[in-house]
Amino acid sequence: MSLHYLPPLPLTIDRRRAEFTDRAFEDRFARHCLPERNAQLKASLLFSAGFYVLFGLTDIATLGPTATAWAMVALRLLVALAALGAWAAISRYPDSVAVSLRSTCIVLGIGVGVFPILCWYQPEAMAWNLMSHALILMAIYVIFPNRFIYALAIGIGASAVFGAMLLVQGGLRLDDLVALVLMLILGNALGYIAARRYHLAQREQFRSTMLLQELADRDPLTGCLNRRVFQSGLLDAELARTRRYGTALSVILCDIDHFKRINDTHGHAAGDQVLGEFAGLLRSVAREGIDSVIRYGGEEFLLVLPQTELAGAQVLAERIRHAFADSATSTANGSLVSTTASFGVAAVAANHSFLPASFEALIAVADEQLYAAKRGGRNSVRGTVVTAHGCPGQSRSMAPAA
Ligand SMILES: Nc1nc2c(ncn2[C@@H]2O[C@H](COP(=O)(O)OP(=O)(O)OP(=O)(O)O)[C@@H](O)[C@H]2O)c(=O)[nH]1
Repeated sequence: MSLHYLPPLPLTIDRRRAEFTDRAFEDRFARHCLPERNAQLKASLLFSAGFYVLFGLTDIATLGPTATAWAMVALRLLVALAALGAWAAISRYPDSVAVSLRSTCIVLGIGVGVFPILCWYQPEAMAWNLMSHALILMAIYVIFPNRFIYALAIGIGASAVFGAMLLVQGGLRLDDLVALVLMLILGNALGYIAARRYHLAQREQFRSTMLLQELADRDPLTGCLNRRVFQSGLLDAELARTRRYGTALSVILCDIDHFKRINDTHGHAAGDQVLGEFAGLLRSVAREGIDSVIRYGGEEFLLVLPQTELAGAQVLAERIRHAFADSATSTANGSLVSTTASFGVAAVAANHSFLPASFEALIAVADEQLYAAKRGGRNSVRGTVVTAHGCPGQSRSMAPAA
């Protein structure tokens, strides 16, 4: 067993891509930011749609009701419709990061594709077009929330298409051409700096928040969740899920036997080591992202096992009991410490007709089972299904190990 109790958070940021190096952690960050991101995006989309329609009116006003003017209006309406479509998609799937990102990229793609065509029809307005392109770059890099690398690709792509259009159109003097290239490079460079800084700052802030949360929620000695989890409402939410879907739920309350003796005989530091080893064992059997391991008291731990029936929880408790009884901790002072643990299991059956009123009530049942295991000689597992008639319901017990 390892003494590595606290799995480190994957906090490294790839500064070139301005994203967390770990894909799963980046996804977690993206999900965390999604509500705010979508609110910003929806505002940007509505603004863009309105803006494009308004400019369509100015096309008619300046060019008159010509075929060219109507063609330009049609193109602007296409962008506005794309923006409204994206707005509808985000409203319909507010929990999807993929929909949010794709919508951003599609609308920006259509917008920067249409823009050079509009400019093509107005060669005399080159200075205005260049200014509009600078504003579009600002929208791509800063206003529309996006992945940094996507914003970069769209920004550079938009400038390349715009520059190519002006070259094909011709009529540029050499000094115009130099100024144009410099402006396009400058626009993208400033956008790059601003967007990268923003993306990095957002992630650094998230990293600090996660680190603080980790420090607040985890017991530093064992790396398990601490009792703050009871205030977070997470466990009651688990119970509510069990109620809603009629699934099973089990908890195992475990306590190291005669732990005081270990402290008294081998010292407090050795006791700490045994605690760490036991916690490591519990965490190693827990299903990642499903089960929770909580340090409930001094040498008492709680395992929360969603979608697990009594039989499964008891088998797991037995497995832990055996593994712990068979292991020994080699302490810093050179001695080998070996001990056992007792387990109390309380379970809510699938399609249950009764649920305890609160998570604490479920733990109270497990506590009674643990007490029974201690009274019965320790190093054993006792369990019951929670029933309306209280505890013990269909009590089942396993004999203490010889
Ligand atoms: N080393 C260490 N000891 C702790 C820690 N927290 C609590 N303890 C000790 O754990 C011991 C618990 O003792 P008891 O409650 O009497 O339980 P026990 O000796 O395990 O006896 P049973 O549970 O009845 O088998 C106490 O001596 C506490 O001081 C800790 O973080 N580190």
